[in-house]
Amino acid sequence: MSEADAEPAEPTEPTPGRTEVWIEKYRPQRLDEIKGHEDIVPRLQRYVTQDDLPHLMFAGPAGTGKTTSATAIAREVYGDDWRENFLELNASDQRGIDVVRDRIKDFARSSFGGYDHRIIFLDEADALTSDAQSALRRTMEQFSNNTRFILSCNYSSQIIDPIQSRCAVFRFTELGETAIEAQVRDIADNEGIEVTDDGVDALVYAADGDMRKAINGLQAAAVMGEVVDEETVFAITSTARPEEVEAMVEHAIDGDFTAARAALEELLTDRGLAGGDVIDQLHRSAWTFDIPEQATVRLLERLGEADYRITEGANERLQLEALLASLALENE
Ligand SMILES: Nc1ncnc2c1ncn2[C@@H]1O[C@H](COP(=O)(O)OP(=O)(O)OP(=O)(O)O)[C@@H](O)[C@H]1O
Repeated sequence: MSEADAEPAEPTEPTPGRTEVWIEKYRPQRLDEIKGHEDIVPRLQRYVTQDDLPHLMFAGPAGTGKTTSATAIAREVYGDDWRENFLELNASDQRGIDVVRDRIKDFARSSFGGYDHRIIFLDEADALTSDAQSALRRTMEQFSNNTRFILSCNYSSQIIDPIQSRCAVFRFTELGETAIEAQVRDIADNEGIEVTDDGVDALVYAADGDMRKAINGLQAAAVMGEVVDEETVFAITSTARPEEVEAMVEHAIDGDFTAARAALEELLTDRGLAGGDVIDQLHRSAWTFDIPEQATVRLLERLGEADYRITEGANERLQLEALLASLALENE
């Protein structure tokens, strides 16, 4: 293999404008098109059919369908008029909560199409300070006769109780393998792309419950060649194969620090993973490694420490090497 061949593939983001971005092209338009969330979707459908929408809060990780569910509700309630009756705002708007509140007020005061309520979707509501949330709560009350709020956040615990108690809270979990596989296969069929079974598995693994990641991975991999297989997916998504991560840990546990360090080097340099990605993958796969339970427990303990230190700004490579070193030392 020439040196140029050994270069890791640059992750390619689909370019909006040139080709349609598949996460938008295939965003479900109706609630019944949403994959997974079998516990949530029927309850949302009931609100729509009974024409009785409360304020809602969608809490959960990125790319799991919170925004999609909100827009699907709006499409079902307002049909073709949905855009005029649905205001999407980002709570972390750099210009501050006052701008957000002014936009809410303007929208709530106007009316379109004679509907009883209009929907305000507030993304990243957990980015608001407690004071800003208190102000938001008052705004919600002020306009509750003609607006319904859908708040989206990663962690509902970051939202003050008076807002939570005014909302029906829905917890969106990471999407399961079946949901992601189904969507990936649907899109591939529709685009006429051949995806191997190991390619689908790799997309599911790399996505880690995030449908946006899976679809972007598929689109980026499809640009690379005729067939989307495991190799392309791992390269394009900067994801290590689970076996590679496991081998690194096994070297350390066997006391072969040099081999473990070389494996880490390969992940960081050749595969292009960030230190945080290595930690995430180790954490995700630790229980599937074929190593003694005691070793898994120690690994998890050290991962927690390394993760904390990296979050606090410590050097990623040093923390990962220290983690491997401490596992290797146990063997002495
Ligand atoms: N459950 C799902 N079924 C089908 N497609 C989905 C689902 N969840 C997400 N998607 C796809 O992923 C894209 C991103 O999802 P969405 O915008 O709803 O994520 P989100 O949960 O609001 O994330 P964030 O917290 O980052 O805003 C959608 O455009 C859609 O194509």
